[in-house]
Amino acid sequence: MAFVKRNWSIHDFEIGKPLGKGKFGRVYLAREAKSKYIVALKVIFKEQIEKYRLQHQLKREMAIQTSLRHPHVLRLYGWFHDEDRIFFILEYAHGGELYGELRRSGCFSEKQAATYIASLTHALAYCHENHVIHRDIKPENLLLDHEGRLKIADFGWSVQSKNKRHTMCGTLDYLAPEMVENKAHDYAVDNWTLGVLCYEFLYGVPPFEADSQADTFRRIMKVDLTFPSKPHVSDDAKVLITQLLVKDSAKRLSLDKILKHPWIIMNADPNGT
Ligand SMILES: Clc1cnc2c(Nc3ccc(N4CCOCC4)cc3)nc(-c3cccnc3)cn12
Repeated sequence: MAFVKRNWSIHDFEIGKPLGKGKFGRVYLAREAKSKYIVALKVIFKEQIEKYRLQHQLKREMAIQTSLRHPHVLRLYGWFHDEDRIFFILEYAHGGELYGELRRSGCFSEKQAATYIASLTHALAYCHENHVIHRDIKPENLLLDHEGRLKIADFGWSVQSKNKRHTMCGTLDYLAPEMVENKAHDYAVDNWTLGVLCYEFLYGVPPFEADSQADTFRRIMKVDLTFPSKPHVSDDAKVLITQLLVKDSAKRLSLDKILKHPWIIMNADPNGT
């Protein structure tokens, strides 16, 4: 699919059902009129961008996502704008939100969890090689394609979805200690988040979940990690999670070491489905 045409307009697309909505706008299913190619069209209102002075961040996110090409990173094919809206032409993820899968099944098998973690690790290694720190990896930014393969979406423009926990918006659950302390952070924040996601994929809840943000903050800062006794979670999985949820960011397991970890080797499906 080559969206070689540059000057797109809303008239090039037939708009379908809304897929999700958020603070900045909405995501719609859409079809390019001539090629009949299915895409996701994300609409952001300019006044929202101006109000929050996010023009620069938006330009940076757009430059990043158009330049990234990876099987586990959702494609941004192009963008256009009209009087008061900006439109992003995005790859449509036919499988919907990974978060929806997690809520429906409660938790994933070790094979499924390890496959998703391996896909995420490959995608993050690629992003880090391209000097991109995602910083916002959480289940609702993860989508699935028609074969159930994971796609990282929303570089900085997360949209709220229907099937989301109320605490999800503005949740601290996925943030590393240096992020919640608002300290200087580096690529290793994404390694921490991989540990949080691996835990949540296997247990169905994030490791530091608490009734209040203050309590979650305290649990993250203490790295208050406990493993419920669940039969289907192997010790290797707990070892990997423990090697990622390390307060000192320099001591977290590196992305290449994650891919060589026994639990990943034993359980991840090589072609990421
Ligand atoms: Cl960007 C982008 C590309 N593709 C998607 C997508 N795809 C998608 C596919 C299928 C189903 N359904 C499959 C049948 O059961 C009902 C859900 C939902 C979303 N969703 C979102 C989105 C965004 C916010 C909230 N919720 C979903 C953003 N997307």
